[in-house]
Amino acid sequence: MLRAEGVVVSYGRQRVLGGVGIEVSPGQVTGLAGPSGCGKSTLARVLAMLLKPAAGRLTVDGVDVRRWRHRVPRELRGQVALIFQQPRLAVDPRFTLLDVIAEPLRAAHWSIEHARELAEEMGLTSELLSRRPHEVSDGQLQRACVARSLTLRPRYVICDEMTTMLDASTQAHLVARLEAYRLESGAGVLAITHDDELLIRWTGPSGGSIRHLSEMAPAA
Ligand SMILES: Nc1ncnc2c1ncn2[C@@H]1O[C@H](COP(=O)(O)OP(=O)(O)OP(=O)(O)O)[C@@H](O)[C@H]1O
Repeated sequence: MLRAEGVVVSYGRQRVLGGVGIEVSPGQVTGLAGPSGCGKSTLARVLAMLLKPAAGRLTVDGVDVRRWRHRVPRELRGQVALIFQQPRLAVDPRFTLLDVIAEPLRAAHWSIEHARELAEEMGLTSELLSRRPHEVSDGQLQRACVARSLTLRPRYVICDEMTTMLDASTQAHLVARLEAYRLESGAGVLAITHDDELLIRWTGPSGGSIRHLSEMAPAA
């Protein structure tokens, strides 16, 4: 279980999260909805251990992240993958698509062969893999980002508006790929989107629930 409790985050004087909690169960798709600006992406960054909350507790399969004050170990961070809304902001523009996908493998000293397999599953040809981000479409780049997020076989995958601004067929393909990964690995998925229909379709088959951030503890 990926569990956050009593999470408080402020940006300067603006309190964005005022003591909220959420649970993502292995093998299930949990949905997270809420109006623009209510703090969904902020909560996603806390869950992915990229942002330290002012207060609150985060546990990954029972391991309390507060054990590490300054730097969360790479192995633990690798348990939770975060796929961002805007792939162009999430990648190094100097990298080829193969480098983008292989980056976590190289950092972990794993063979990069797995990157090519994941790319193939995402429908990325070897010709596309040699291109840089400015030479591919948003959909092709997001496919590479989804492949990258799965390289280290995370226990949890957080999709933050992953398919916003992509066409319906790319959206369907990305969701189907993540569903295949969930079913094969037993990973838990947190789906964040404004698209209520997509949330219902995505969470339904796994029996997962949909949480509304605006209905959780109000920000002070
Ligand atoms: N790094 C930051 N510095 C200052 N304010 C920020 C920062 N990141 C987010 N905010 C503010 O915090 C609030 C919550 O932002 P967040 O992106 O978490 O909301 P959201 O629910 O994901 O929004 P959306 O649905 O539009 O993506 C917003 O008012 C935003 O302007």
